[in-house]
Amino acid sequence: MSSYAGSSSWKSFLKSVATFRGDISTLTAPPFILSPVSLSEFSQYWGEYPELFLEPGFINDENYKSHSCGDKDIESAEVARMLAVTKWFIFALKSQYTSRNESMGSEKKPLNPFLGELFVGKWKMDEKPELGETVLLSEQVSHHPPKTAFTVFNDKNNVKLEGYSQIKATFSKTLTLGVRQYGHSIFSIRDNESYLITPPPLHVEGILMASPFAELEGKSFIQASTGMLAVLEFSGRGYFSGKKNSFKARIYRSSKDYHNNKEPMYTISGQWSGVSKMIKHGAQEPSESLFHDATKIKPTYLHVKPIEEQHPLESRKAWKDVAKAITIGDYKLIGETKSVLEERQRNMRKEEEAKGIDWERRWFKDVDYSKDSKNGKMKPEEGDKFLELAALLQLSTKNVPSGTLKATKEDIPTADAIHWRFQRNLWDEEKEVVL
Ligand SMILES: CCC(=O)OC[C@H](C)CC[C@H]1O[C@H]2C[C@H]3[C@@H]4CC=C5C[C@@H](O)CC[C@]5(C)[C@H]4CC[C@]3(C)[C@H]2[C@@H]1C
Repeated sequence: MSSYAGSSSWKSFLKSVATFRGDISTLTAPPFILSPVSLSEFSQYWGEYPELFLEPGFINDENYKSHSCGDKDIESAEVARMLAVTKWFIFALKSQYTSRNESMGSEKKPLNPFLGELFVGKWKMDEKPELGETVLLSEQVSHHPPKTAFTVFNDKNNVKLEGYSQIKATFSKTLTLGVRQYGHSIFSIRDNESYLITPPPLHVEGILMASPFAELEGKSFIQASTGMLAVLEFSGRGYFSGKKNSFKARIYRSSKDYHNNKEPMYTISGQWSGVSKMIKHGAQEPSESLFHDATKIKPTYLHVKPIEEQHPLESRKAWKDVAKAITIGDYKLIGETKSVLEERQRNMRKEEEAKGIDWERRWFKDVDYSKDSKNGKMKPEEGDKFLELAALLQLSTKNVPSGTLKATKEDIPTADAIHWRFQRNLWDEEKEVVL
């Protein structure tokens, strides 16, 4: 129970939440629950374990037995890479959903990125030059509703992650915030193996006690171009094991095996924020081995250049005054500094409207995957990875909650199918923003 729980500002905030329906970014929360960090920075969580991010790219037919996650009879390099991608994903979950608790004591309300907001940086890994530099680019490609496009790439080893993220959130009667994620990402190793990743639903508990924390629920899929599929199921306290941050991951030889309820190759279970064990099925006697231990590897934090060297669109420069006001908890100053930024944004949108133009996205484009649309947007290229992997998984390609399978309740036939895609040439031609 946080000491703020009894404060009048928190009580009036809770009252405003109780009757609230709509875009949570418009809710004004008291200073102590506000984060000085923008949501555009959350893309960095995908890359905080660079060695795990790069490991799948180093696994080949010669060395895969030393990347077996404890399965001494592991059958192939493809299987070893599937396990390595799953392991990296689980570590990324820890960064994504527990970082604020670790750094600020509880989940906080992030700053709502403005259209065109950029957040860039790199993981340098100087002590291991063979890893090379891993780059993060994040761009707020939509403000209403908020959508963040991102890419994490390592040119030296030709490994990259490209995706985008959006949420829809609603408060329950018990003031738990239910969050559905939209969007997906694609992890690629060179140009011959890729993985479609869908983020899980979550909810934020503890708002009543003014000490909020995120808990995952539902499912995430990792569909490999090799055909293998990882299905991760999440639960909080009291479901699988009574422990928080619990999960069960089943690795199937194919999505057909999953859809037909066949036995998986492996079952991994434990806590995504702690330790998990792996059981191999099908052998004479199922063998159990340690799969991951999040306490054993520390995150590597992104290198972000000093604010004075940043471009005006870069998040920490643009939000500097607001972040300072939040840090000192000056409610009036927060309001004043926020409205300066919001006023500037409103004027820019008005000017664009007057000229009949749209804000030009910098490094990402919205690609329209629906068959018969005539809206002039880019269409997917021949051999588009998303279509190939979504077909393997039988995933809906529409703008529906992440992980919605085709022809299920949430696969709304009339929904759009527009997804944000990184355009590497636009980054290569970038003249102003540097890492
Ligand atoms: C708006 C009501 C309010 O202020 O409630 C106060 C509480 C702090 C709870 C609301 C905020 O909790 C934050 C947790 C955020 C998610 C954390 C991690 C991720 C993963 C990342 O890959 C994509 C973004 C996502 C889903 C964050 C989305 C925004 C969340 C839910 C914040 C809530 C506003």
